[in-house]
Amino acid sequence: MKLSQLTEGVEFTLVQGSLDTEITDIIYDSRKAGPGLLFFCIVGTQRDSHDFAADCAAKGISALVIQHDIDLAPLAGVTVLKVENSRYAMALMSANLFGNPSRSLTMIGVTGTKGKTTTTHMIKSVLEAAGRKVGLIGTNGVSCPAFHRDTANTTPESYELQKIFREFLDAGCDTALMEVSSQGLMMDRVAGIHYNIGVFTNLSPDHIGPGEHASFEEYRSWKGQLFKRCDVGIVNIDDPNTEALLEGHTCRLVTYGHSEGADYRAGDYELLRTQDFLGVKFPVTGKDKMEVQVNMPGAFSVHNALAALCVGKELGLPDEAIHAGLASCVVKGRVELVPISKKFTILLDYAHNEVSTESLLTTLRAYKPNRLVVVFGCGGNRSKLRRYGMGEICAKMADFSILTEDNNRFEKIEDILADIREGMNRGNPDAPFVEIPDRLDALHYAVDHAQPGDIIAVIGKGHETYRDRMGEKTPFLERELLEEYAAQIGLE
Ligand SMILES: CC(=O)N[C@H]1[C@@H](OP(=O)(O)OP(=O)(O)OC[C@H]2O[C@@H](n3ccc(=O)[nH]c3=O)[C@H](O)[C@@H]2O)O[C@H](CO)[C@@H](O)[C@@H]1O[C@H](C)C(=O)N[C@@H](C)C(=O)N[C@H](CCC(=O)O)C(=O)O
Ligand SMILES: Nc1ncnc2c1ncn2[C@@H]1O[C@H](COP(=O)(O)OP(=O)(O)OP(=O)(O)O)[C@@H](O)[C@H]1O
Repeated sequence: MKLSQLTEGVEFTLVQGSLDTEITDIIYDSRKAGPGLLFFCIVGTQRDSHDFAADCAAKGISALVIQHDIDLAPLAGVTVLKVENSRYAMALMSANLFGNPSRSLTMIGVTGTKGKTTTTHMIKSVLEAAGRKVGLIGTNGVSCPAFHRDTANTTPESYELQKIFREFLDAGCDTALMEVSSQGLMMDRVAGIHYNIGVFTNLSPDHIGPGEHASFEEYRSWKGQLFKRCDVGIVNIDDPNTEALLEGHTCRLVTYGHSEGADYRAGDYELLRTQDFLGVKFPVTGKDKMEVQVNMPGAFSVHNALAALCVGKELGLPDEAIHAGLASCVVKGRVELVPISKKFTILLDYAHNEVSTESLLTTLRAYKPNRLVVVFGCGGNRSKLRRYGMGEICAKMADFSILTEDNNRFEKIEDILADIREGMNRGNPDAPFVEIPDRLDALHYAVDHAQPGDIIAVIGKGHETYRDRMGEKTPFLERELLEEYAAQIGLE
């Protein structure tokens, strides 16, 4: 494709070279440089890849996009364009490269601090029950009827995203359903995409720190950007931040929640528990009257299910599909039961911060277990606030805690555990707990010491398939490890 076609709709200055330059692909990592390619120089959080421009030229790159001036002397024969923001330009030019695939798909974006993954899976389940072909992008990877693969980011870089949309279309999908993170919005990964439907789950402090967001207000305002890029905004009316987040929105709003005035309003929910099953049932009033059953537990499942129900309604799907989708949705690592014993319930959940831990433990407590036991750790090289917060919540809310590793990355486990202990001390200095640094030993301990009627929540890793120690990721599939251990000890 000629550079002139790639730049359609993009504001730029031609610094040198020609727009007739033929481009075969776009890259944003200089290590992949070669002839025929267009490299985007990006000012990142760690590196400024304008520093690699000369290296790319030496490897025969055909064109470069820059956002600030650089030394042109080593760039003879390379076409150079200057834009105001490389990441923004990369999003638009990637869309052009792949033929603007999002314009041919029903686009649904879900944002919020918690519930994005679960809600997207519920929406997918509803849409598929209605016969729609859905491509899904989020923390659990990219999937569609033709393939599944992992992603580095919840919301991938714009180039990857546009490529995925093209793959979805080629695989016969009619809908792209995706988690839209605040970083995805802030870093222009989703620039140029217009959504038919945007969904807001909830908001609480998270992702605030170096390289992420400067403040809660900034975080909130980025999430709110989705509602300036969609036709219909489906929003949680119960969240105290909804009004501020929607400031300047341009979409039509549909509200859901427990509050009076919600377009789709949930009444009191009933907890459902059988062996290997935790769920909820609740009535819906407002724009419609329905009785809904969801095969995921607790208060937050009511909100997530309501959001999925609203999407189904907005797309005009039949009620049968909404019922069937919500009753059969399973999300890997999100309140995922591992049925290894008739005596107790053990489940995996991705809760890895204070808010989701509190929300999960509140939910599980409502099922009145004999004891509520939690197995958890916290990631290394990530916000320390999570350690204090999770420690505090578990000390206050669990009957017993088993402290262990999460992804240590480059930090010492003893240091992470010490921070968690400090948090536990703040929450309840008398809270009973043990420390078992090796997570596999911790899982075995939890099973060995389980009492009849216990609910054991193994949290933090959810769907992850590895543990990261010193940057080395080794396989760690909690579901399989628990099943293997149960078989090994002949658990009934
Ligand atoms: C802080 C952050 O968001 N960083 C993201 C960002 O990287 P960056 O800007 O820091 O990149 P950098 O290391 O400074 O490098 C700048 C540029 O130099 C290039 N480079 C670098 C080295 C080299 O030799 N040659 C070269 O060309 C890099 O390819 C890059 O284009 O752009 C990268 C490419 O898109 C992302 O993968 C990366 O996500 C990192 C891994 C990350 O952890 N991000 C988190 C904070 C995040 O985005 N999370 C959200 C959601 C979480 C949730 O709520 O679920 C997400 O959407 O994943
Ligand atoms: N609506 C909700 N409100 C609060 N907590 C929730 C909600 N939905 C799910 N959770 C809890 O938060 C955890 C994370 O949920 P989920 O993965 O769906 O959210 P997410 O927004 O994708 O999170 P993350 O950004 O951390 O990947 C769940 O395992 C559950 O414990």
